[in-house]
Amino acid sequence: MLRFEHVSKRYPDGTMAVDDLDLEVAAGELVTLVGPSGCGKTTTMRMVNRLEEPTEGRVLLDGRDVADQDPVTLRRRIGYVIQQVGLFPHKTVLDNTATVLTLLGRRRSEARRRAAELLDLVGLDPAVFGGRYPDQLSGGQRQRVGVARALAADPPVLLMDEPFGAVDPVVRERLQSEFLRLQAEVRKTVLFVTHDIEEAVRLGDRIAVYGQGRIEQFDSPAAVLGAPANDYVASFVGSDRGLKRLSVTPVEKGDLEQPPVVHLADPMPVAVRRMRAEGARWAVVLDENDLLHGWVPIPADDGRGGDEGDGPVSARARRMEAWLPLGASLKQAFSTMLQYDAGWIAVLDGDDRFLGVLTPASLHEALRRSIDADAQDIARAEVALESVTGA
Ligand SMILES: Nc1ncnc2c1ncn2[C@@H]1O[C@H](COP(=O)(O)OP(=O)(O)OP(=O)(O)O)[C@@H](O)[C@H]1O
Repeated sequence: MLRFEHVSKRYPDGTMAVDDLDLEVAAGELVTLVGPSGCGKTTTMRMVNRLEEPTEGRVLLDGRDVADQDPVTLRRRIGYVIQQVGLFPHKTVLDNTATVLTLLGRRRSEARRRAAELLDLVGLDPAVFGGRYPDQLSGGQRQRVGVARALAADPPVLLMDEPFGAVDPVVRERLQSEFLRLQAEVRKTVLFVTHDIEEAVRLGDRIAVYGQGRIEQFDSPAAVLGAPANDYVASFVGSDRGLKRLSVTPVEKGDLEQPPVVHLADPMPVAVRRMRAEGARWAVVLDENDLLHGWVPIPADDGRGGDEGDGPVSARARRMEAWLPLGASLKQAFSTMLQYDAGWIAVLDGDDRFLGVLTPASLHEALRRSIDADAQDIARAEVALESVTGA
């Protein structure tokens, strides 16, 4: 889709901004370019829409050298979002968003209708924000308008240069989540520049880690964090990369623990026998449709054989709201556990069927397994862990 072939850029003053770059971005892929200030990220991006010309090599879009294409036509196929957003101050939000469409020759009424849809898509109610002017928006809202405007012409390619750089960390995280949701829907081919490794890891299907004008590693977020190609990448991703890794490692079936499972209608003595047989102190409780209801603790042993009652499990079951879909990240698992102050959380499949549970111990094990799997280049389920506790 987008390909850099031995691309170099030397500015007239002799600065070598990009040095022999080879990079390929597949259709629908989001590649983040990350690296310290001045390493050539922006220059790389600006060679795609011909705001800069390479001094060597070629940039190909759908197999065609962009140098052979008329810059204006080319830029209509490429959305461009920058940190300063660059909205027209004297135009309303709706008109700002519709600008490209009217330039493309759409009728004004149609352009405005589409602009309203786009604002909705980026989470801005057009009825509330459409009539405002840019200086009547927060920084995060302006950024969203910038994204809506870049999507207006429905370009196959989006270039995003630190689009969330100017907002505070909380807003930034929200914009990132919204952008991921949006990207899952629109599936653009995206080059995304950031100097924040966390952002790169969170958003990128693949990450290009830049050194001075060159790519030091181009790989999946998990691989960059788990197996940095060299000391430079290792120090750039930081010593807490185990933590960062939490956000890119999905929960897999093999990570789950299997506590005893009982149903609401089961008699308590049956449930207690099952828990004792498995040496468990609690069991997961499912309802008549096999959906998660909650859990039931083993009754305290009063020394006279225990008081488990004769009633059904439903009389003693407690609700449990903390659950996650399979494939959610370990970070989400951890944060759900903290949010509910829960010692375990349930993991459900796409039809809300119960698959197993994660505990702090199994979460830790999943993380270690994923690091070892990358180091040994094998699947996570194949990793044999030496237990730290010896248990
Ligand atoms: N027009 C120019 N003339 C000369 N040198 C330039 C020009 N534009 C950029 N440079 C230099 O090229 C190098 C790469 O700049 P570039 O803007 O691509 O880096 P960057 O990685 O995007 O940095 P930042 O994160 O700070 O935006 C830097 O040393 C910069 O000073």
